[in-house]
Amino acid sequence: MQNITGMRVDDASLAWVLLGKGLDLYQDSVFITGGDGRFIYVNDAATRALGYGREALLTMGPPDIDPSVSLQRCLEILQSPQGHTFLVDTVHRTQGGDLIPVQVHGVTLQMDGQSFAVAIARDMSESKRMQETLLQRQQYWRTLLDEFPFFVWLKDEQSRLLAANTAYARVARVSSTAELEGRTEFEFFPHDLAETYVADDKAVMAAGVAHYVEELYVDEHDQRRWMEVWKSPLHEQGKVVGTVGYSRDITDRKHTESELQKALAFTQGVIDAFPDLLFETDRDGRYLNIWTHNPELLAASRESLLGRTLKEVLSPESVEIAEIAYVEAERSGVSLGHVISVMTPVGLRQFELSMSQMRVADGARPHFIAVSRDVTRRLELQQELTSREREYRTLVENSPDVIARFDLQFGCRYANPVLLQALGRSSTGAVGCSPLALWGGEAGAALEQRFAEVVDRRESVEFELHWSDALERSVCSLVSLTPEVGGDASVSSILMVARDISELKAYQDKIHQMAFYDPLTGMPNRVLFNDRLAQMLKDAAYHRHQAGVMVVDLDRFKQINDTMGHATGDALLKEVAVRLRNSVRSYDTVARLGGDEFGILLPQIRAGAHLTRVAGKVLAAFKQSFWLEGREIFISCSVGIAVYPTDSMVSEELLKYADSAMYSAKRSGRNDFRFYSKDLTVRAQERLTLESDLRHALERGELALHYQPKVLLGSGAMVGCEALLRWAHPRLGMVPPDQFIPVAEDSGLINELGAWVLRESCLTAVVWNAAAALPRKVAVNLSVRQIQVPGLVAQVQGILAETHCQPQWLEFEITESLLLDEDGLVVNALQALRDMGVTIAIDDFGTGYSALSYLARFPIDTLKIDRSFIHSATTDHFRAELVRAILSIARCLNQQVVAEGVETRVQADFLAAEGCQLAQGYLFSKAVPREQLLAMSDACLALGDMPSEPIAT
Ligand SMILES: Nc1nc2c(ncn2[C@@H]2O[C@H](COP(=O)(O)O[C@H]3[C@@H](O)[C@H](n4cnc5c(=O)[nH]c(N)nc54)O[C@@H]3COP(=O)(O)O)[C@@H](O)[C@H]2O)c(=O)[nH]1
Repeated sequence: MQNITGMRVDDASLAWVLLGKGLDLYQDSVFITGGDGRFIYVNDAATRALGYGREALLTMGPPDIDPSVSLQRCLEILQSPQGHTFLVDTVHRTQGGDLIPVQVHGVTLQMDGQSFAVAIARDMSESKRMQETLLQRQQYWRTLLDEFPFFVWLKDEQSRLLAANTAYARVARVSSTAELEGRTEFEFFPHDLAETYVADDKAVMAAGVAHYVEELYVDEHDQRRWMEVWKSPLHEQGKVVGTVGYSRDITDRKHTESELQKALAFTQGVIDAFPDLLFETDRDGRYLNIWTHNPELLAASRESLLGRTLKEVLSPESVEIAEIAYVEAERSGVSLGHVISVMTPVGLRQFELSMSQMRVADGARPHFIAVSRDVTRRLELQQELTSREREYRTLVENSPDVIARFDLQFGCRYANPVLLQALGRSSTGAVGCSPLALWGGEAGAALEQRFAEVVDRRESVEFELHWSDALERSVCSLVSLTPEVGGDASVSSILMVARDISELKAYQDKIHQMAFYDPLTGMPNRVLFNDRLAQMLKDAAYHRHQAGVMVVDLDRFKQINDTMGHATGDALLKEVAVRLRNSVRSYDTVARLGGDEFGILLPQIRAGAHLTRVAGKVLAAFKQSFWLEGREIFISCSVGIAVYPTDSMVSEELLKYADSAMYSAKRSGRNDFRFYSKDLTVRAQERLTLESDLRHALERGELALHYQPKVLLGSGAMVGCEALLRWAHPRLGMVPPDQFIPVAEDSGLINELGAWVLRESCLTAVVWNAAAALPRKVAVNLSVRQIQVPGLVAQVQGILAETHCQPQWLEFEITESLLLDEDGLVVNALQALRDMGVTIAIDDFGTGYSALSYLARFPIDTLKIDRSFIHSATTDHFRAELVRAILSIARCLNQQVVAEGVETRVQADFLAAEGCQLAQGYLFSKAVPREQLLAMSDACLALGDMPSEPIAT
């Protein structure tokens, strides 16, 4: 038998005994299994562990104690070659049926053809228990860490993750914590954040102490959030081998902190900006805290107030009011609106007290926050406002104007007494009523429409309102509606102010009528005519129409006016206006431009020629006589026409052209119409030039007086002469007086010229009479315009005196029409001249509308029979009879007669035969210069030398 004990003993049995004893001391169970699969040896530890006696165990084999081993498997192991070792973790079943975890370490032996297996089974119960406990602990920790809301991790020196919890895995977006191991945070987080983390790790490891930081991280929703991080160095055997850290999300906290910070800053800001006094007191009124930026409003310094009570500081009245505030604040949490008086360093001030109760802590006595607002000024203003309000109310209620206020539903909120009275309402009777209800009808509807406009546009409006008051009187009011804007900038009401302008309106209408209408005829006047003319031209330009302008002037109206009086003249003008109006269409304008001049505007004419028909109608309107004051009057008119745009497109020009055309019609014999032609303008220009030249003619010495002798028909002796003006124009040559005297009359130059003529004539008369036996008269023509100017008599007196001319050497020739003056101006002037000794002759007698009665009334010395009578008296029986009649009248009135324009011997004979003493005409002499007159003054202009045929002029 092979020595299996390895001992140096000769006796194998002894060896086994020794070995057995030795193995009995062994703590682990030892089993030696024989080739048949049964134990041939077990030690004490095996019997203890399994609870079997040794004998019982030696009848058993491994399958009996190890449920995982079959006999076959056991035999297979036994058949293994010598030295085959095995290690197996299994369980052994004890006699009591318990299973004991064991680790079996064995070896096979082959000796003497026999197989053996030696197995040492170590009871692993304790080890297992410890391991399980450890595992369990580990599990606890794991669970704890995983459930931990913080991020927890371990990192090595290179900041590689050794371990981390689930929370960490979640933000790192890995499915298990195992995936984190060995990886760096660069793999899970943005680079900038990972860099910060690693830098922190290094700092912690270098410092060797724990570290707290606040860092950003990115959560699973990709949101950057704040975390607070604690990091500590990880030690192993006294060496720093990494870091351990945990962190938690503090975003919400940080947000809350920030909000809190903001809230605190806001609160501080509010307190800083708070203009009022802010107090914290207890229920006894003890000042616990005071905030203010206006310490001068405190009853005393802040420091001295703190700790004292209201009672110690304020007046008893104010304390009493404060006490009421405390009670209210206690009852309802807040008290508002009480006013207390406090004596401050800046005087007695009024404060509005607002108080709220503040719970400081459970069970503790409440504190109170009091806000004291200085309302001294406001109360003063309120008082001022109240008194102003009273003043305004007095004004409004006593205002002569209507003042009312309406709400946005147009209901009346207030109406002053004027309106109430006008509407016949009581103050309560108007409130709530709409304009329609108050004013009624069209006025009410118009007002409501305007109200709506005011509210919509938020703009004031002003308009005239016609309505009837409670007494049914027509009222015109100038209404002003103003939107009143409330605190929220929206329209809150409508203010109505209305002034009764009925009288003003009537006055305005009258003024308008006066300004634009002729008071006599009621027709538009020149102003309105011009306005309508301008409007007509605008319309015509827009519609590309032609339009006509007519000027109608009555022929010889002045004579009618003068002979029949102004009242008749006025009546005639009125009647003329009616006829003119009836001659044109309703939309044509007929206006009185002044005196006897009318204007007609004819819009929308198809052709200028159509105006011919209109002008014809106008002329035809005068065909029928006018019956005025029982007298039949015949009058015609002259019409001038200008056409837009043919003649001009300018209103002033058109009127001027129509006027020129009218004058052209007059010049052509009157009772006719003329269209404007460029020719007329040329003539008008010439006339203007003539007027301008005439102004300088006197000073340039271009004017001269010629004298035409008047002779005694019997002897041919020269007894007088007529001064006739001559103008030697430097360019035009001799301009006849017929052309320039009317210009001088129109321009007023006649007065200047007349004075010159008179002076010259007087000088001639003085020289002419110097050696004369009988007085020789120089006759001077006096135009209407000269007599109409006041001061003529004085002027004549002055010139007579100045030239030493005797009045009896001077005669004035006037035309018949002058005698028609009814004002007495002319007759007075003539009488004054006559009284002076100057004689008066009627020129061109027989051509005018002579009213013979005037001959007796006026101071007339001489009648000059117009040359037209003389010219045909010898051939026309009727004319001859007229001459005889004039001579007869003159004899009756003791007046001299001068025959004008005697050109033939036959005429002179006829006149002489009929008893005419004096004559003037080319038969005797043309008008000659003064020197010539003086030279021939003593000669008798012999009748025998006179030609029997008319002399060419
Ligand atoms: N207010 C003033 N009027 C004046 C003055 N000087 C002239 N006149 C008026 O101008 C009118 C034209 O005058 P005149 O061209 O000088 O013609 C006069 C005579 O030359 C002309 N005449 C005289 N005899 C004859 C004649 O036989 N045949 C004929 N064909 N003509 C003749 O008659 C004019 C004088 O007329 P009257 O004045 O009616 O006596 C003329 O009306 C003047 O009044 C002035 O200084 N102031």
